[in-house]
Parts: sequence; structure tokens; C-alpha cells
Amino acid sequence: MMEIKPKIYWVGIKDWELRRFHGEEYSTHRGSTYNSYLIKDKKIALVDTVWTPFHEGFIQQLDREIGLKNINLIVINHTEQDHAGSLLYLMEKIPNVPIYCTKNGAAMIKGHFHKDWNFNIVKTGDSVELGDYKLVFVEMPMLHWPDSMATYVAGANVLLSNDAFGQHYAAPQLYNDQVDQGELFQEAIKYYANILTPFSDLVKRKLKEVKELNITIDMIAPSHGIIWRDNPMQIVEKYDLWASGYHEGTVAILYDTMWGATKKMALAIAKGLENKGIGVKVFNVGRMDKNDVITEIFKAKGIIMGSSTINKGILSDTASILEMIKGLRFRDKIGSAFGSYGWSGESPKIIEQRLAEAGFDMIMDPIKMKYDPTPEDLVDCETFGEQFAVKMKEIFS
Ligand SMILES: Cc1cc2nc3c(=O)[nH]c(=O)nc-3n(C[C@H](O)[C@H](O)[C@H](O)COP(=O)(O)O)c2cc1C
Repeated sequence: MMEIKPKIYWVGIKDWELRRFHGEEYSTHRGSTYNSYLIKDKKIALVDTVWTPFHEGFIQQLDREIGLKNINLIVINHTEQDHAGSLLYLMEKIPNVPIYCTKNGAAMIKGHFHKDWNFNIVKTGDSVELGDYKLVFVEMPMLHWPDSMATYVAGANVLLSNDAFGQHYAAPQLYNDQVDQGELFQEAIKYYANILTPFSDLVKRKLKEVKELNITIDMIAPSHGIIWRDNPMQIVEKYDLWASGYHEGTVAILYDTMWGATKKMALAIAKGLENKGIGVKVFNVGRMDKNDVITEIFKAKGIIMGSSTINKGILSDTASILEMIKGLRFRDKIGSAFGSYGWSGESPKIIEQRLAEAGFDMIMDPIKMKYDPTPEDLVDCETFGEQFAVKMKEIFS
């Protein structure tokens, strides 16, 4: 239990060992934290809980520090198991305590726990007086579930933002100014790219709405990772940027190969892009963490994706990335496709079609080479890279 502002305590859990989240869908190279907050004002409020496997230690800590019976209300900003999982066990001890949540939140708590507890449905602007502080609720539907909301602690100027502005990042320290900035921002952008990209329009609208409220925010305390206390608005500004067709002006070449032919093509295309002054990163998607690939796609302006043909189709790791791309609905990105083949050569066309369906502007016809590319083939690949670079520059100008 650590005091983050007078009378406001972090009562979360650091999960150092977590390496996979959302089943196997999200890699967590640096673990994660489940941040729960306790406000010990005249009334005692608990905001969010922790993931189910950690419920025992979490509840014991709360009981030891304040006595469970002294909790006057619980706020559930979001009902996903990593934040609300311990609620079931907590409510066994204090079954009548009021739970403040959105209308969707109450429905989803019932969906998860099949219990009809004492729900207090709140909307944006509703509030609860705690004594010196007041909790003010801000609905954030689809950021990133229909139930999501944030809780603002008026008087302390703390925004308990739940999943927004969070990162899967376990660190010895609690605050943004105490940790490695490279690690912190890598985890923050990875979180945005992999979880929030489909909701960028909503993010922009919500940020505008919050700015118009004209509230002072001295601290943003999300439900995963570190707390933003040093210039907390810097992460809000980043979200504004990331939600606005963000890119770093580079090209990501993503390839998959069985015997190395498509890799040779990838490197030749990269050379062509570099010849024309475009920054390029090359990744073997079969060997790379998929969420890191998604983060790199998020950062790039252009995506050139290659796979050799297998059984008239594409290699499975490429297919998996394309499925993720489809759901994430990237915007304002350009692309093309390539690949080696033996006799029928379907893969580049399949990639082209799937990227186009996912909203990419395919600015060049795909290129394919039979079996291992000859030196002449590689010159053609290099020229392909140069032409892509020229078109990309035209789009920028
Ligand atoms: C199991 C297997 C299935 C393949 N199926 C096809 C196919 O359906 N059509 C085709 O054009 N080539 C097919 N190929 C040939 C490869 O696409 C070809 O060898 C290519 O050069 C491999 O490129 P890579 O080294 O980048 O994987 C197949 C190869 C293997 C090993």
C-alpha cells in the first residue's frame, strides 16, 4: 500500500512473471501490474481490483490495512478480469457494499460473475462526495470495452483512467519520472498500437471532451503500469498524436520464408528504398513477436509484405499478422507485396488483396520471383524498392 497523493493509495499487484496476456494474444516482455486505488477520505472508496489469481493477497492486504467492513463503496471502471476479477471474492466478504459502474458495466459484471449486487449506475458528470474529495465519473465507451469509464478524484486532481494511458510494464518504481523512458514509451505505444488502434476516432473525441471539461489533472493513474505524475499531460498529447494517423515516415518490410528466397527479395527491396533515402526496417515475421510486429506497422508509413507461396496460399505467420491487421483497422498507410514461388505463385496477390481489404492504399503492383532469385531478379527487386520510395515521396509532398 503506497500513498500516491494525500489519502490516495496504490493497492495494486506487480506481476513480474507475466509473459502473455489476453490468452496468448498479447506479449508482455516486461510483465505487468494491476493497479487498484484506495481513497481513505471520510468515506473509503476502492477503485478497481486486481486480476483473479491475485485476489487472496489483495483482499488480505485491504483487510489488514483498513478492514474490509470499512469500505463504503467500490468503483469498477472496467469489468475485464484483470481489473474486476477479484470482485467476486471481495463481495463474498462485503456483499452489500455499493458498486459504482456504467450501465454496461453492471450488465457485464453480471455476465462475468452472475451476481446481482448493489449497483449504482453512473453517467458522465455524476459524482460521489467522499469528504474532502469527490469522485466524478467520465464514461469512455469502447475505450476499450463498452463498459469503460474513468474516475476523476476532484480535490486531488487525479484521473484514474483505467486502461487508457496504461502500459504492460512492471518496474520497481511507481512513477513515470523514475523509470527508463525508452522502456516506458515502447510499452505505451505497443499498448496503443495493439489495443486501441481500432478506436482512434473515439480516442480523439474523448480527449477533446476531457480537455473541454477544463479540469486540472496533476496525475494520471492508469490500471496497468506506471503512474504519470511528471507532466502527466505528455501521455495525453501522445495519444492525440497516435490517434491522428501517426507514422514515423519509414517503411517496414515484413517477410516470411522457408528457404530464404523471399528474404533475398526483402533485402533487395530494402536497398532500393534506402537508395532513395527512405528509412526502412526489415523483419522476419516468423521469428518475431507478433505484437512487436504490429507496433512496427503502427510506426511505419509504408508496409511491404512478402511470403513465399505454399500450397497455393501464404505462410501461416504471415496469415496471422494479416488477421491482426484486419481487426486493428490501421489508417493512412500505404503498401505493396512480394514473394518467391515455384509454379503457381499466388501469395503476393493474396497479401495485396488482404492489405487492401484492411484499408491499406496499395500503391504498387506486387512483385514475384520464381524459386531462388537471380542477380537480375534482385536488381528488379531493388528497382521495385526505389519506385515505391519515389511514389511514397510523391504522396508526402
Ligand atoms: C510445402 C511446399 C509447398 C509449396 N507449394 C507451392 C505452391 O502451391 N505454389 C507455388 O508456386 N510454389 C509452391 N512451393 C514452392 C515455393 O514457393 C518455392 O520453393 C519458393 O522459392 C520458396 O521461397 P522461400 O525460400 O522464400 O520460402 C511450395 C514449397 C513447399 C516447400
